[in-house]
Amino acid sequence: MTPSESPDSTVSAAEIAPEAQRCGLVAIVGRPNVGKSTLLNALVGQKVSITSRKAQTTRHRITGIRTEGDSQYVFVDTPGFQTRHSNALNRTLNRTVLATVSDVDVVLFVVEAGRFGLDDAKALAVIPSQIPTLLVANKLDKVVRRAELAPWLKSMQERHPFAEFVPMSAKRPDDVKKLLGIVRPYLPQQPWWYDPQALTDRSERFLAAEIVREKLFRLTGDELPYTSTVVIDQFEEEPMQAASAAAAKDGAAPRRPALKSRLCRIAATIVVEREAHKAIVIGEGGERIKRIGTEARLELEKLLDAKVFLELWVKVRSGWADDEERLRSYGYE
Ligand SMILES: Nc1nc2c(ncn2[C@@H]2O[C@H](COP(=O)(O)OP(=O)(O)OP(=O)(O)O)[C@@H](O)[C@H]2O)c(=O)[nH]1
Repeated sequence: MTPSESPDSTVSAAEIAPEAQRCGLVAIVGRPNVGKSTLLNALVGQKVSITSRKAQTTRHRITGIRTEGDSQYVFVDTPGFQTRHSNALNRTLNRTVLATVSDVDVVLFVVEAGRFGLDDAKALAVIPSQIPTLLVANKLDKVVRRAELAPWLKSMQERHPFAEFVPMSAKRPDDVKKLLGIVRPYLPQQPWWYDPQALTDRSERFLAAEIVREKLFRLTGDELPYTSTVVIDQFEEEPMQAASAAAAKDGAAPRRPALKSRLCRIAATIVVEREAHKAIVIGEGGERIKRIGTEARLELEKLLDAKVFLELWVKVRSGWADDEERLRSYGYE
């Protein structure tokens, strides 16, 4: 869109001339639980990646997009780099991390401020030294002894040729804004790849699976192993004729209709490894699965701006995490 085609007169991101635009890929790397998903969501400004207290919830490569001023940041959230277990699932995850990291413009390597363990070292080892890497020392709000941070940062300097050091908290909006400014010069000058309004290039179907998975892990706590997953069996959209017609009649149609204008029918299967896990998901008298369904439906209605019918199933697939063929059929890269 050229400036003259702009629908309103305010200066918007869409009015930056293509030759003045910056655009690049930013990978977020770090061991599980350091706050990568929290950071991605804060950077993008909307929830696109699920967060949970349970480690290892981010399995897919998720892209979030933020267009700010002249710059378009295309974020790649990598799975928690798995080092503890070695099965087919983890091998697939580690391959995704390697593939993600080698073709980006800048890496945000996330650690907890003041801490660097073996898990962090293993995640750092996958970052090629020629790719500009910023050390994001996250969870600064949890550091009590700030004086000890300077020597720690110095020790980090010896571990990797980091381009910048950014002590911050992903939960503080000012810090997140500052980080965007620090990343900006690392984005090459080139026209944007995505519409500036775009938030994610993942389909609504994928986001639906992520939301069910988030509720599943939140509501089962530590009882359920991370090998459980969610598969979307059906995602069908229908316009809600009656709703639109009613809104048109009272004059609301040209703007946002008072009622949801579309309806999504979603059926999802929660795949677990054992009968015992199935019982955990279902809960006493079906209470837990009912709650997972209700919470997921409410969030999906907000996200999709639609009326949602959500049907949940639980299936036992013993050993699926060790079956590479089946992993591919579930959409893991
Ligand atoms: N106090 C504090 N907690 C944070 C901060 N950033 C993230 N957290 C918390 O740390 C926990 C883990 O955050 P996630 O964003 O899920 O971590 P992750 O690195 O994406 O984890 P995986 O998906 O397992 O790889 C959550 O409970 C977050 O709320 C921060 O800046 N300060």
